[in-house]
Amino acid sequence: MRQSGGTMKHLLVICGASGVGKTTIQDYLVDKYGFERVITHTTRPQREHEVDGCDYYFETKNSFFKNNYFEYVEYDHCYYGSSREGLEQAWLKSDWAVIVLDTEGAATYYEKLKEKLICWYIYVPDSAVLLKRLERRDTGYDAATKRLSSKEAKRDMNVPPKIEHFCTRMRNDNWEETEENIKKNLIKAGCCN
Ligand SMILES: Nc1nc2c(ncn2[C@@H]2O[C@H](COP(=O)(O)OP(=O)(O)O)[C@@H](O)[C@H]2O)c(=O)[nH]1
Ligand SMILES: Nc1ncnc2c1ncn2[C@@H]1O[C@H](COP(=O)(O)OP(=O)(O)O)[C@@H](O)[C@H]1O
Repeated sequence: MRQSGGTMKHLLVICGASGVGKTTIQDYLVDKYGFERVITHTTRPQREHEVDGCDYYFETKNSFFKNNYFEYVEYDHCYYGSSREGLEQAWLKSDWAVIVLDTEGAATYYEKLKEKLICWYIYVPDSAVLLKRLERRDTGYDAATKRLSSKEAKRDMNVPPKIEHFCTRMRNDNWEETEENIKKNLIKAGCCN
């Protein structure tokens, strides 16, 4: 893939419901295609496997609002926000940056970045499969169902009309097919041959 050096910068936004595989796909883009991640800020409690400054900048309600945000949202009673500085830092390292956002954030970024933005909406067609994944990740049925019960999580279970015209839908329930689709869509976006 093309590294930083004068070509147009791009931001790939990955959005979709909880547990569809947004973070997994982001990690794959970093490892396999040299994308640079934009790390965002949140007041959500840190999960056991997560590392502060790597998965998120974990904030208190107090510290969260001391940062300067490009955009921020409330999602399931917690705040999430991303800074312009985070994006600029990622673009210093690679022409291709990647960020995981809710669909509201995806719409905001589209308004600001237009042709620099590529947006993938990830989905898993079978909700039972999604629930099973979350049970494994969030340990238990109660935590998993709770994760999917907020109004924002329900909203993001389908492509909201305001992002429909600029996002590419990508199914993620068979990893080999996902790898193929990632490659196909990156070629289409001009990221690799
Ligand atoms: N708008 C916006 N959304 C964010 C940001 N950071 C994370 N998100 C989104 O917030 C939602 C909740 O994220 P997270 O708690 O990690 O939950 P998960 O989707 O269950 O893994 C997801 O849709 C993320 O894509 C941000 O800076 N801005
Ligand atoms: N194609 C796939 N097939 C099976 N499990 C997957 C697939 N993609 C991701 N997962 C698993 O699903 C769970 C949720 O993925 P994650 O990337 O954390 O989702 P999100 O960031 O969208 O909440 C993780 O345990 C991950 O390993």
